[in-house]
Parts: sequence; structure tokens; C-alpha cells
Amino acid sequence: MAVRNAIEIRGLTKRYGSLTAIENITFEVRRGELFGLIGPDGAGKTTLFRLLATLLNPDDGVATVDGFDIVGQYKEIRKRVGYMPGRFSLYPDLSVEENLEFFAALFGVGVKDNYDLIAPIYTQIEPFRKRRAGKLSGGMKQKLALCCALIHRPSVLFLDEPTTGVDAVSRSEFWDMLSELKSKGISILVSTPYMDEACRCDRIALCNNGKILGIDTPAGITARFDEPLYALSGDNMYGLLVEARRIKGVKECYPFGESHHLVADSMFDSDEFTAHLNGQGFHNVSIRPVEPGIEDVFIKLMQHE
Ligand SMILES: Nc1ncnc2c1ncn2[C@@H]1O[C@H](COP(=O)(O)OP(=O)(O)OP(=O)(O)O)[C@@H](O)[C@H]1O
Repeated sequence: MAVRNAIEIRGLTKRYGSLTAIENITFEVRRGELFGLIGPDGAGKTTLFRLLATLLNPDDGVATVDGFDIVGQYKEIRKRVGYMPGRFSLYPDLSVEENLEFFAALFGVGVKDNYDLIAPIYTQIEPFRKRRAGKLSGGMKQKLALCCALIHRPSVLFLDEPTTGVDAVSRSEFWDMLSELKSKGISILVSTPYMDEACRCDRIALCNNGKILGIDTPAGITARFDEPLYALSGDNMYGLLVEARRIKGVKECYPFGESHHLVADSMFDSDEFTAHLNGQGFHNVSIRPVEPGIEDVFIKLMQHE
């Protein structure tokens, strides 16, 4: 019988001494799904990947990848997964093509065996095939690392912060490549600290401090934000933040890119709010309703943790 879920995790816990890096995590990644782990540094994303890639053993709980247990059946899992770790995973002194050949040999396949899978990605770096991997740009390294992780045609792909430190255009191209791989039936678990990338996933888990704060589709996550939200800006942004937090009807106010986001309650009146700030000597105050994004939900969930 075909295994329905690519990954199943039940009550998984991992400690490093007295520090609990992963605490009682439960979720599943469906077959063919592009699933995102979204969270800041230290959330436990890398630890989770290392557990699922069978490089660490859990202290508690169970997990399967492609139907195989991460502890008892680790050899089966290693044949079936592709893992692109966060840090540079290539051999910097080997050329592009030597890296690819090395990873293919590691899995007992030839580069030609699964070339169709990597071709759309590899053709972009092929002109540089003689160049040492250490001399490639960030975006090209990322493409080569992805080819190396795919060379044995894994059924499940683990990508730990693949777009960190990569320019915006390469980041967007990378997500296009992931959509393409997904359409070929590969299940993908990918982590990112960038909230704007979350919307490229089928479902996401918001993680912080080793715990999962919420799991849903990106639209389902943003729908959880059910309070009036405004963008606030003006001269003296810091003073504005401090003063806004004191005003009646303001539940929260936090810096958000170029403006502040303000969460209001039912008592909030934006005209009164602006008049108050003008009376306090603030200039060019602008307040306008905005749609919540995933980051707003994240901030809200973290505050209630
Ligand atoms: N080998 C280790 N020994 C002790 N503590 C560790 C070890 N590896 C990770 N940690 C700690 O466990 C927590 C989770 O780290 P982890 O690397 O899994 O998080 P992350 O979300 O991947 O963040 P980052 O992007 O910074 O790696 C952090 O507090 C980290 O300092």
C-alpha cells in the first residue's frame, strides 16, 4: 500500500543538555506537498531537519519519512531523501561537475541516470562546470547544492534555509524551481526565516523556541488575524511608537518595515488618534487600514506564547 504521508512526526523532542531544541512537535507533510517551516534563528528548524535526515536521534517521540522510522530504519531513509543543509554543503575545491559526480557516486548512481530531473537547474550553471564551487556566486552555489541533493532522485527533499544570503531575484527563481520539483511528485520540507517566502508553500508551520505555534495554508494563517490592523507612519517614528502604545484603543503597536503596525480594539477611533498625536507635536502622521500578513500573525502568536 502506498504511504500517504511523506513525513509523519508525533511528539518529537530533542534536547541538548538542559536546552530543549524541539519540544513535543506533531505534524505531517503530505505526499507531493511543499511544506514550509517558518521561524527565526534558534527556532529548532535545523535540529528538526537533522532528526528527519537521521543524523540525530530524538529523546522522545517518533517520526517516519516515506513510511520509514527515523531511528530503526535510517538506512532506508538515507537512500530516499535529499538534504541541502543550511551551511555550504559543497566541496569548495572541487569543480561544479566534480561536485555533482561526487554526490552521484555517493548514492551509487551516474550523473546521467537522473539528469532529466536536474536538467532545468543544471543547465543554468553548466557554463561554469569547470569552475571551483568555492568561486561561485551565492545563487549559483545554491543551484549546484540543489542539483547535488537531487542527483539520486529522492522522494523527499529537505532544504534548510536555502535562500538565506541569496539575492532577491535568485530567491524568487529558487522558489520557481521548487514548484517545478513539486510538480514532479517530490515532497519538500523547506525552512526559511523570510516571511514573504511562506506564501509560496502549500502549508506552513510557524515555529519558535522549539515549538509550533500554528500550522495551516498561508491564507489560513493570515485569516487567523481577526482584529483591525493599521499602518502608522510619520516623523519621529520611535516617539510615535512609544506614544501610540499609550493611547486608548491601541492593543499593540510594533515596528513593521518602513511603518509601524497598530492593532486596534473596538474603542479605537483613527481621527481621535491622529488629533491626539498632532496635539502632542507629532508631524505628518498617517494612519491607514492594512491587510494582515503572515508576520503579523507570527507576532501575535509569539506574544500569546
Ligand atoms: N549541537 C548543539 N549543542 C547545543 N545546543 C544546540 C546545538 N545545536 C543547536 N543548539 C541550540 O538549539 C536551539 C535550536 O537550534 P537550531 O539550529 O535547531 O535552530 P534553527 O531554527 O535552525 O536556527 P539557526 O538558523 O540559527 O540554525 C538553539 O537554541 C541552538 O543554540
